[in-house]
Amino acid sequence: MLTVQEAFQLILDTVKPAAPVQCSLFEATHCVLAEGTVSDLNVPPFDKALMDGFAVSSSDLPEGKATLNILETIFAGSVPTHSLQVGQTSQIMTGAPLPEGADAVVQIEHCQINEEQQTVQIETSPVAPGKNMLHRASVLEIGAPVIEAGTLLRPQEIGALAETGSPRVSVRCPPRISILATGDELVPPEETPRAGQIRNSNEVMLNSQILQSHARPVPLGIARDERTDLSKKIQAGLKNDFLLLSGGVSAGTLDLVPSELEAAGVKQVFHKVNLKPGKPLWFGILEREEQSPCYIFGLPGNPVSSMVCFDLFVRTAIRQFMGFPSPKPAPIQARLGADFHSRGDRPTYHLAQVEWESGEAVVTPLKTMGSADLRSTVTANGVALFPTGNQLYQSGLKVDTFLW
Ligand SMILES: Nc1nc2c(c(=O)[nH]1)N[C@H]1C(S)=C(S)[C@@H](COP(=O)(O)OP(=O)(O)OC[C@H]3O[C@@H](n4cnc5c(N)ncnc54)[C@H](O)[C@@H]3O)O[C@H]1N2
Ligand code: MOO
Repeated sequence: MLTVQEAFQLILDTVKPAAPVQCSLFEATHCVLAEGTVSDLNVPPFDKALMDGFAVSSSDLPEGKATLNILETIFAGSVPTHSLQVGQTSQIMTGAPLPEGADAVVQIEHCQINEEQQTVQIETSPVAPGKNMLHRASVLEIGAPVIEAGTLLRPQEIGALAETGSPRVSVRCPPRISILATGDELVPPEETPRAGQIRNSNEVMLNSQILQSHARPVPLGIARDERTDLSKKIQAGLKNDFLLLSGGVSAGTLDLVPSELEAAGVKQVFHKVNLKPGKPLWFGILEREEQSPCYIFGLPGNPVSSMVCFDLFVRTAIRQFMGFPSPKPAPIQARLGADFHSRGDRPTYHLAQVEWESGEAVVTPLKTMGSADLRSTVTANGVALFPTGNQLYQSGLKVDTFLW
């Protein structure tokens, strides 16, 4: 059976990063930048006032006190028309360019204006050069890199791109992902299950995980364990960039997902990975003539298995598609907070709670009834990895932990 690392490698070898598209900054949120940008101007473009008040030469106020002659008022968006000589000042608004000869701004709160004489009396603490102002190009010089390729665009990157002259950007957008739950036992969450039935929790949970990964879910409801219904819904699901199926991938007589996917032309890349939970995971690719390929995951139906497999493998595929430089999940080393006995017949990703103590991650594996126990995930904020075997791990030991 494949190891988890081999499965990661097959996913990275199979999923091609999406073709970059040009879009406006209004459309680029949660896309990944495909080409790095540089600034087309200095930031700030001029020596800039950071307070409303008076632009002064600090040498005119050795003790923070002086009466100065007012030359003009400079508003944000205008330019000064006079440079300051000894004993002179100009009133200035936040965001306006400082006049030549000024090297500081005194806040209006420390100034008394005499309108008749066009003077201002300043009484403040000693004024150091640079007070309440930002020097031209002190944040960024023209031509300097702003955002690197491979960066996820969040509100702050979007703002920085606008400021530095990149109103349109080249990006890779998140995939559209079909979700298809399978199983005769499933009823929608708003129904009360009858004998033998359970609620379809995986569909909404996958929808939520997709949104959390910044991708776009397309829920398709429930397919019954019957070839006609399943193949019709698989066809609909294969129209998007990814298709996630839940359930029907192990060894039961009604586990029809792998054979129906292959009947639809999907090529299997792997089936079964040596991990717990999630062993029956299925992954394949559909090459399409006039479109980029569709990537298909058959996730195990047990809710915890589905959740863990999404987090490890589907998220990696999404990140590869979007052009992240490091798509695989990176574990942290966390200290085991208490002794823990692991009994896995496979490498086990055990639900865990991670807390921070003086900057150090401390991990506590949680009590769980296994991969059907969805309730136990509610207090988890990650999984801790334990190798195959029946072994006691002592408190204090460092273990690989994946944060959610
Ligand atoms: N003989 C074998 N049996 C099983 C094996 C095996 O290797 N040999 N693997 C086991 C493992 S491990 C897992 S995990 C499960 C996965 O099974 P399937 O992916 O085929 O899923 P189902 O059998 O359809 O369902 C399993 C379980 O999950 C519940 N389920 C299914 N869909 C949903 C949903 N949308 N929402 C909530 N719960 C769902 C379903 O009712 C079952 O209880 O197979 C083992 N068996
Ligand atoms: O591996 Mo299954 O995913 O144990 O429940």
